[in-house]
Amino acid sequence: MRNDVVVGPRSDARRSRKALVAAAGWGGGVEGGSAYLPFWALSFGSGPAVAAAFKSPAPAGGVRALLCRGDARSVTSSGRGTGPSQPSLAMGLIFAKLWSFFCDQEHKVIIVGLDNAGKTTILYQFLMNEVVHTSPTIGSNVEEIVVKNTHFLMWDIGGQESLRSSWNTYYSNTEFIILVVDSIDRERLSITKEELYKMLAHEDLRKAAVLIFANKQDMKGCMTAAEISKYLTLSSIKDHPWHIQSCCALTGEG
Ligand SMILES: Nc1nc2c(ncn2[C@@H]2O[C@H](COP(=O)(O)OP(=O)(O)OP(=O)(O)O)[C@@H](O)[C@H]2O)c(=O)[nH]1
Ligand SMILES: [Mg+2]
Repeated sequence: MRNDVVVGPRSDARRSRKALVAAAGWGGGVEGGSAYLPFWALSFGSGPAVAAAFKSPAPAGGVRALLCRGDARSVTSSGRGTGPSQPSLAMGLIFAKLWSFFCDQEHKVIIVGLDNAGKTTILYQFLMNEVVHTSPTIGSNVEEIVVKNTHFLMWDIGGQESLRSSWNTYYSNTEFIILVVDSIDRERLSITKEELYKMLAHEDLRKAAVLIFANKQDMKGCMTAAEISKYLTLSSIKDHPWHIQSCCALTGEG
């Protein structure tokens, strides 16, 4: 276990680092499968852009995305002032526009769950393949992940009771909800359930897909993903794509 990064507490949301990471380092997977399968792209069928972004995760993806942005801008500026009568330049401009459009896509992800569930640990495991020392998140952490040309803005929101009433301030434009469950915390699963259904009923999240992480699978006596799924009555959720995945944030498994 590497413990050289310390995270939180943070008093406010801020973009602390522009991380370029490979999804291959930490993605959910098809259970029993050996290939890393990017969690939301495959689980939710959330559209070709997202699916394509995750299909062949590679470290170069994020870097390429940034290069791609730079290219788009330079093509655009070199065409400026030349007028549309030159077909090759006009085509260049159109191409640049399309290029930058696809490069600039950003998808908002919120990571929610009760305090101590492992949200911050998961976020940084995903970003850096590392286990970080955490303390309870006050407010939120936000990180950007770029995979190929697709940007994911990941909001890790503090889960303490006093903070839960403000979760809804993060909901607008959210496309993906990651709900992290502490699989050993049987006593509070009912609270998680309550929070889940409250979220799903929220207008701003009506189109959001949900990924549930049954975290802390390394703990003896933990609930399985199937148990959690049953308790949360996930099969009754018809109006949101959802997927449950068991994982262990400490090892990055799952
Ligand atoms: N055994 C075990 N411990 C974990 C795992 N994931 C996280 N933890 C530990 O659980 C504790 C809480 O983790 P955090 O990531 O800070 O939890 P959080 O959900 O962000 O909590 P809040 O910020 O208070 O909402 C830390 O001590 C982590 O090291 C896991 O998979 N297994
Ligand atoms: Mg946290």
